Parts: sequence; structure tokens; C-alpha cells
Amino acid sequence: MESTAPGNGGEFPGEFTEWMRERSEPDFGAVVAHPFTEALFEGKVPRERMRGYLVQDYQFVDLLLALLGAGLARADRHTSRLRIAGSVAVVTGIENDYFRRSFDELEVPRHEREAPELDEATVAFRELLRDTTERGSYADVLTVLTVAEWSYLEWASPGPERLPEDFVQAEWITLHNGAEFADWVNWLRSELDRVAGELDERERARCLRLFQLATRYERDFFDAHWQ
Ligand SMILES: Cc1ncc(CN)c(N)n1
Repeated sequence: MESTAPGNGGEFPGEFTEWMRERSEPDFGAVVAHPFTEALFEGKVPRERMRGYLVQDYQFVDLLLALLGAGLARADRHTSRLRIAGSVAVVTGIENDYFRRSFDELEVPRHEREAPELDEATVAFRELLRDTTERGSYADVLTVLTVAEWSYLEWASPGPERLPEDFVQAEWITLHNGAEFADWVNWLRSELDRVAGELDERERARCLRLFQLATRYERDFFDAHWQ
């Protein structure tokens, strides 16, 4: 696998995000067409699996929020900060409300909402998020955010013919395939493509490694709730 990015700074030939995605196969494709999300489209994720997945995901989302904070701090322009702040509002607003209603429906007690025992896949992903939040450049932060959001848009966007009746499954799809979420993902990608133009070869190679690792962790996260 080619691991170093072409060019020595200046314009990146083509889309940097597409270039990284191509080099993150077969993991990226495995996330986009995962048996977990296929079952979700049919409303057939067993209640206990959905419950376990959402409990772990809430712990992921917490550090994703911290990563958005790092993006806010490190962005190089005001318009970018405004866009990231819009996503913070979604995660803390409708998304948090979804988790609260789903946890009520699935009878998740308080200690499991706030401090559950973490799966191995959650621990690994949280370490990557924490490390990128503490030490990553703006491009690194955008890279990890892009994997997390783009891979979710991609699995969710075909959408099922009919949404599951169970709101817990139905809204997990609609949270990730609406026009607003697609706009956010498109912005993230174009922002990273823009910022990549200023990176040198070493920095681009580092983004690629992060992209590949985050994609692997997304795959492991779904696998942990399906195998
Ligand atoms: C593991 C994971 N990856 C991505 C997302 C989409 N924000 C999420 N909720 N959970």
C-alpha cells in the first residue's frame, strides 16, 4: 500500500479526502456495508445489541465533542469556527436528546449512561480521540472528524425503503442521513481538502495514518456489537 502523500506542499492534486479513503480500503467499505447497519435498515437489530451499542457510543460521542472543541480552538479562520460550533449544537442538542429518549426506552440506568464498563473497541477509539484532541494539528482533528462523520453518512444515506417502526433504530438512521448532516460532512471534507494544500508531505502522511487508524476503529466498533 502506498503510504506517502504526493507533492511537497502547495495544491494537492485531486481531493485529499478521497485519496485517503481509497487508501483505507477494505476497512472503509466494511464500515459502509456492515451487517449491523444492514440489520438496522430492516429494524432487526436485537434490543440488547442496540442497547449495548448505544451505551458504548455515548462514551465515544463524549470525546468526539471534545475533539470538536479542539477543532474550534485550532481552526485558522472565523467562518470555520462558526461551522464547527453548528455541529457542537447538534451533538449537544438533538443528538443528546436522542440518546436520552433511547436510554429511557431501553431502560438504561444512570451509571450505565454516565460511566459504563468500556469495550476494548471503545477504549481504543477513545484513546485516539483523546490523543488527537490533546496533540493533533487542525488537519489531524479534521481527519479524525471526517472519518467519523463521513463513514456514518455513507452507511446511512441509501436509507431503507421504509424506516423501522422502533424510533431507536429509525432515528439512528435519520440522524445520519438528513440534508443537514450531509452538509456538515461535505463541509468537513472541503475544509480538510483546503487545509491539505498547506501541509508538507510528512504532515499529509500523518493524516493518512490517522485516517486509516480511525477507519479501522470504526470497523472494530461495529464488529464489537455484531460478532
Ligand atoms: C463510533 C461512531 N462513529 C461515528 C459516529 C457519528 N457521529 C458515531 N456516533 N459513533
